[in-house]
Amino acid sequence: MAGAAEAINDGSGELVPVAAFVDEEHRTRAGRSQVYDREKKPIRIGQPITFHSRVVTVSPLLSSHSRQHRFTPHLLEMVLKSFIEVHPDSHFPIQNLPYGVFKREPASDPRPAVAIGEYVLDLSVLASAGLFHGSLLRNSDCFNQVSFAPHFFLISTNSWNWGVLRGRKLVQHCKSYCQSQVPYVLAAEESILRDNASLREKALVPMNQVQMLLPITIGDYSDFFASKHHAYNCGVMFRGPENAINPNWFHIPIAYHGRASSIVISGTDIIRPRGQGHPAGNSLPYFGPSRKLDFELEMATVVGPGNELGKPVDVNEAANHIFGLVLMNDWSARDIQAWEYVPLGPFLGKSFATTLSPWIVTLDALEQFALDAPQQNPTPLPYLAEKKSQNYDISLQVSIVPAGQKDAHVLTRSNFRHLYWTITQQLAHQTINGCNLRPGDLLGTGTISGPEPDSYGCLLELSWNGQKPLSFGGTSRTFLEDGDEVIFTGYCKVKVMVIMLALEHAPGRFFLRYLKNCFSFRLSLLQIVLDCSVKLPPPAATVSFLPPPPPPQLLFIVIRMTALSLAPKLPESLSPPPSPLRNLSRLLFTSLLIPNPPPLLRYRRPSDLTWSALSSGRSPPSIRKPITGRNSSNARHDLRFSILPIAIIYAESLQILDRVETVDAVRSSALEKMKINEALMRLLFRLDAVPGLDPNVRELRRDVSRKIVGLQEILDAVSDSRVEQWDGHLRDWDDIVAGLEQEACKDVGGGHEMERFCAENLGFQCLQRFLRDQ
Ligand SMILES: O=C(O)/C=C/C(=O)CC(=O)CC(=O)O
Ligand SMILES: [Ca+2]
Ligand SMILES: [Mg+2]
Repeated sequence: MAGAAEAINDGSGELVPVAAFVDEEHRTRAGRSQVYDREKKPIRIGQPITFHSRVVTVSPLLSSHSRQHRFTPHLLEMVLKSFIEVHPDSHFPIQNLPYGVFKREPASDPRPAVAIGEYVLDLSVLASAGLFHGSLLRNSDCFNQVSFAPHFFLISTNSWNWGVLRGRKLVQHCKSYCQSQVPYVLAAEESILRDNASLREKALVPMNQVQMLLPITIGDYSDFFASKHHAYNCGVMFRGPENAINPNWFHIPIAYHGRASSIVISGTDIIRPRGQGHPAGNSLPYFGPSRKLDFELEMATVVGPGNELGKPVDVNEAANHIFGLVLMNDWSARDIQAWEYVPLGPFLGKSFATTLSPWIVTLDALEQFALDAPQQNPTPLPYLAEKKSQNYDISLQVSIVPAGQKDAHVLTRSNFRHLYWTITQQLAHQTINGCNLRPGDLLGTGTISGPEPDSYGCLLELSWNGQKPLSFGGTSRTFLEDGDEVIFTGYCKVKVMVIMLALEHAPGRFFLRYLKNCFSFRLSLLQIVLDCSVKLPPPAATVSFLPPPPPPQLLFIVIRMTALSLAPKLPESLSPPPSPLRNLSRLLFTSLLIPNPPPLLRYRRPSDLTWSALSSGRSPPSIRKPITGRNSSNARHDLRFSILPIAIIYAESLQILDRVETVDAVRSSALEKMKINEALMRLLFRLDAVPGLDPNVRELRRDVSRKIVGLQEILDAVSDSRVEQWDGHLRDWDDIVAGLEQEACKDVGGGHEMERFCAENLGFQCLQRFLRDQ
């Protein structure tokens, strides 16, 4: 500390050199109560030291007179050393002792722990050895619990006067026993664990020999949407730059309720979800494994003490309800999400999995990396207006090890500081309606994207919804592929320089003065790593009986028909009308559900099949009757190459005119009518191309073709009615369709039975409903 001698004396008083810390940006930081002499020996508060032949007492005034500097106890810990060898690049130096839950063996009980270097420190062993003091922890079995929820959060209700010690004070109290005593037992100077070989062996377990588990029991999980850059980018993609961010976004921390049951710990394989995606053109929706599997770079708040139902948390008190932060990947299937999310928000596109990092980093540990949150404009409503609005300087990055490769490639670098809505605003907003949060609840931040294209937090943005593939390591990606491994890393790094500060002793006052850098060293802090991988889903059991490969549309039919087959039996008098279309589906269903398809089932006229036959659960005789002279392999061939394509075409035709909106659009737009007409024509062409060697297949093809032609006529009828006038007034649509009913039914192809039924019972509108119901 040679620099100490070069203390600057500005002439206004005596200077006393002590130690403090600054980071790379030269913001001065110092310990609240700990100071050091020239030989780097700690000086206790109140201890007299000699400087320039004068005796000066280091007093607590040191902190109160230096408000322009940031004082946190954790900075002091930077100079703490542990007797455990910790590599300089370790994620877990003694300054960052995050909380996790581990298992020694697959069959052993989970235990709460802190991480130190390459070890986990079993807190239950320290507790059994009597190393935790104080009424709260000494007699508690909280370190034998399987998650931190009871340990840090619920202990209050069991053994502590919740009314006296509330909120953050309680958590701090609990943590102070760990935060102060755990570093203490791990400190180089402390012998209690260092010199007790058998205790050490029991308490310290090599990290590579343990299995990490979810550290908390998560009751509820919500996920916010708090990065402006992410909201803007999604908005531009979905709505264009003019309407990118909805006006409410600037007033409300937007969120959706997530699914807690599928939250998994880092390292758990993710199964690619199946689901529906947007239909292409006029076809059925896509159904199958997601083609747009994505990650979302997020962090999440772990709730500490909850709040009572009906009692919102004040935004300025919200930090008292936060225990710490974890990294979070809100896996997202963009195709499923895009098709389902209007109007109620994300559902199956996100609920299949969410991954957390194993270690909870406390807010206290992060405090030294706090910085001002972005300016909010417009000013939030009073319940969201914070006295001090802060984020944390946490560097975040996502790497990917592409399937079949070994090396990780960084895809994006972002930072927690980019959040527009702070985690305290998120928590206050979530409770403003009186909703209660419970210990261990999880509040995701939403994807944390930065302003630059290489700081976007998900592939949706990075590849601009698949339009700009990312190239790396000789491969490229728009979305994730099976076998890809995704690694999230979060870290706060500070280049610490110990500088000399002086206590300037002016009459009656002390001041801190910056003197000179004496030496610097690098210290990495709070590195937290999350890694997850995705893999192929196992084949779904429900479709194993289908002839390979099952076309997705067919799967859709099977699922619908399964539901139909489970419908309760209805008395004949209440039963739905006989439906040729439904019977057709039933025929296909019956054929396909049989593991070894029988000889091709005979198909007569749809009207041969009655609802009573269907609802009885037995196949009607006409579809049980095998076609004579054909063997089963021919039948399978027909099934795959003839009946299935016809069924798919038929199913697609049902989608074309099945919505009231479509009918309205046809009525008001000639272009819309043309588009639908073209779609129907395309189906007819496809139908024509289906081989019809078997007379039954030909008959089936003819029936479907009649139905499509019938749809064309309905289309004409719908659009013609737009201009038809009667007595100088536009005729009522209901009258028009009722009038058209009788005519159209004759040509729909349903045969005499359907014609009669429609005429007697339903009226022409039934066709819309009828098609919709199929
Ligand atoms: O802007 C929209 O309409 C929708 C955006 C999203 O749904 C983005 C998203 O996935 C939400 C999230 O970050 O979880
Ligand atoms: Ca999300
Ligand atoms: Mg999720």
